[in-house]
Amino acid sequence: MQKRLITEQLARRVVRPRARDTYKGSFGHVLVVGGNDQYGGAGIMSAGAAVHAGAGLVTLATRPVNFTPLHTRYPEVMAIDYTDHKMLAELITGATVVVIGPGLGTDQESAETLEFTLTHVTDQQTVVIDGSALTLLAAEKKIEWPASHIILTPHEMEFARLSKLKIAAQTPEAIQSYMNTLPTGTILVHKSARTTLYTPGSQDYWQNTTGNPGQATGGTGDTLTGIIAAFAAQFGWSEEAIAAAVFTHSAVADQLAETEYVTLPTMVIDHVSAYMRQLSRP
Ligand SMILES: NC(=O)C1=CN([C@@H]2O[C@H](COP(=O)(O)OP(=O)(O)OC[C@H]3O[C@@H](n4cnc5c(N)ncnc54)[C@H](O)[C@@H]3O)[C@@H](O)[C@H]2O)[C@@H](O)CC1
Ligand SMILES: Nc1ncnc2c1ncn2[C@@H]1O[C@H](COP(=O)(O)OP(=O)(O)O)[C@@H](O)[C@H]1O
Ligand SMILES: [Mg+2]
Repeated sequence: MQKRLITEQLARRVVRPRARDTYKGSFGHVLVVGGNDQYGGAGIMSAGAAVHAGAGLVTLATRPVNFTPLHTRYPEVMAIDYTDHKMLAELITGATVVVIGPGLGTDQESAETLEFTLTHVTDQQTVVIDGSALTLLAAEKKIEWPASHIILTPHEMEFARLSKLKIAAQTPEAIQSYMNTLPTGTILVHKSARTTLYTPGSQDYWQNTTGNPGQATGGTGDTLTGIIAAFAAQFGWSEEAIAAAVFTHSAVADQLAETEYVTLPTMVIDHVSAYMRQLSRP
């Protein structure tokens, strides 16, 4: 396996200045499905990150208990109840990118929401599968993978559940062998202290060059899903766009780490737009 590095130069190729003749519809609609009663913050951080990283429209499908905190923190985000399947189906149809899993939980209602979402997305859409959704997919054999562009964002334990590879056995070669069993339109973001990206059938993998231990705090991965979704919604589904999102998320944290001991997910959300502005400058 050949290792390639995800650099600022790559991120600059993706994050270009916005064209003047545009409107919110030009930058995609991100739908985040997540946040149960226990993990509402995960859905809120994912949706908030998508707004701050430039998605044109963002909706959070969540439990109603999360509506008020969501709107207090991020009034730009629209909200629906994910148990209302009529509304959920409509929102899925209109979405450019669907994120499923941050804070979704793993009970019966979570599994039904996951199955409903994955059966309603089309092959034109991008689906980011994270957190609880990965744990459910690993456990519930009857849930089928959608025929969409798929981005999987497991941490090492979630990847172990999915691939049955113990953490110590997750070498680039072993991860690639697992990836070769997945459909072609899949990108794996294997998260750890040094996050790496894989695609089926590839001879090389990408390693991120940003990131620091200040990011080791709950919600950092939830936030990453929103940034990835916003990049896919604005810049299109490509390995380069997803790599740029992974780079940007941790580059913002690295800048914050110059003065902060922990780089909280909400701090990263607050600073991601300014960092993207820097990237887009000639
Ligand atoms: N504020 C919130 O609402 C939060 C909600 N969260 C949600 O909580 C649900 C459960 O996710 P968790 O990841 O906490 O729980 P999991 O049980 O899925 O994974 C955590 C376990 O994995 C192990 N592990 C091994 N290597 C790891 C690595 N590199 N990174 C992370 N863990 C590793 C940990 O020791 C721990 O035992 C998800 O839906 C997630 O989105 C979490 O993101 C925490 C914050
Ligand atoms: N020591 C570290 N160095 C760099 N990045 C880290 C470190 N610890 C965690 N991260 C990053 O934080 C994120 C953690 O994701 P995850 O475990 O899914 O968080 P959560 O589910 O709590 O939001 C990943 O992007 C991972 O790369
Ligand atoms: Mg996570």
